[in-house]
Amino acid sequence: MSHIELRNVTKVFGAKTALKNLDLQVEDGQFFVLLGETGAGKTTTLRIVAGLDKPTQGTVLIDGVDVGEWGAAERDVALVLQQYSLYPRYTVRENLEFPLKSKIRRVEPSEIASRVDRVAKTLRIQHLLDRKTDRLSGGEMQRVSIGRAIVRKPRVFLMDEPLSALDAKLREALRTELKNLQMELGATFLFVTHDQIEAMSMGDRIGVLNGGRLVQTGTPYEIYNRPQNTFVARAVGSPPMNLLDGDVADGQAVVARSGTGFPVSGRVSAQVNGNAGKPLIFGIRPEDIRLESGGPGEATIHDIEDHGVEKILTLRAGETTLKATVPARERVRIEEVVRFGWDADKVVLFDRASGRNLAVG
Ligand SMILES: Nc1ncnc2c1ncn2[C@@H]1O[C@H](COP(=O)(O)OP(=O)(O)OP(=O)(O)O)[C@@H](O)[C@H]1O
Repeated sequence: MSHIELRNVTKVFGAKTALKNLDLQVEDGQFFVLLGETGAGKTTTLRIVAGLDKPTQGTVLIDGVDVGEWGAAERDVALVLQQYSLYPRYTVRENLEFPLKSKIRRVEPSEIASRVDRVAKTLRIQHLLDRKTDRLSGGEMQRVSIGRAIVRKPRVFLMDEPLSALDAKLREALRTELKNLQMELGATFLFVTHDQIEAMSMGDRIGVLNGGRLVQTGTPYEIYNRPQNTFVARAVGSPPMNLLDGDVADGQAVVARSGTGFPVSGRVSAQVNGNAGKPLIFGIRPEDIRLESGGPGEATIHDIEDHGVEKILTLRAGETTLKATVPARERVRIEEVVRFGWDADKVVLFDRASGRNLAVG
């Protein structure tokens, strides 16, 4: 299929810089997810790749060719949006046929029929082919929208939060379907979302966008386990990584400061060479904290969320709050004082001034 590359792309709208020096590569057959909060620049990126907007500066290449002067139709990309863009008075079949009936494409009627049938089968909407699209459920409509994109066999699929209008169950089902579909087609997907679970579960690679800048690109594993800075550490994980103020003491060891009211004095065997005296942030994921008598931390249980398979505890010590995900079998109660510990190699250290991960440099 296709390869997408953005080189040093900046987009300015009046006084607002929506994208700043964006470098991005989506490999052939890759499911690339751009993750960012509202206003981060996700839609702007897609519109620039689709040819609906021009970058203020920078280059867009598809299969190594600069497509800056190409219109949207010439780029041969399909854009699937959160809102379904279907023709309501037409049947599902007519909606699927429509992109193939344009004069430019000149697809033979027999070819149209076979492509529509194949797509309907893939998306399991054969039984809906003769139904008007205004009589479909949200999930069915979104399947048809995706079908309209697939039927054209575009070079690239651009997806702008296509699942976010659906209810949680359907979203989960379509997540799996969409990922399977992409693998089956061997298609190149650039998918944008603000939903970290979508990003982690679907992406071969994730790009984390913050205020128009790409802060980190990596596999879901890298983004989760080796966040380059505190922004990325907070962007994935539910609850997100705990970030506590800490300091370097005794050369290699780090002591989380008790000055914030958290009586933690655990040593961390991470490399802190050259960082003695530097204010740090001590990052630990909720699932890496365990309750243990004699552990270095002490806190009061402020809240318990029972998720069936596990419990999420809110721990408080002084002014510091910490989340811990513990097995459901842990018997705990609110207001109880507990001791806890963690594996030293699970701790991520950040420079407090810049927010950068010290291990990443
Ligand atoms: N046509 C425009 N004119 C002016 N400002 C714009 C325009 N389009 C986008 N912006 C601004 O650029 C920034 C990025 O917008 P964009 O729509 O790309 O964000 P997003 O990450 O897709 O957000 P959301 O998740 O809310 O859709 C925002 O601050 C937005 O207000």
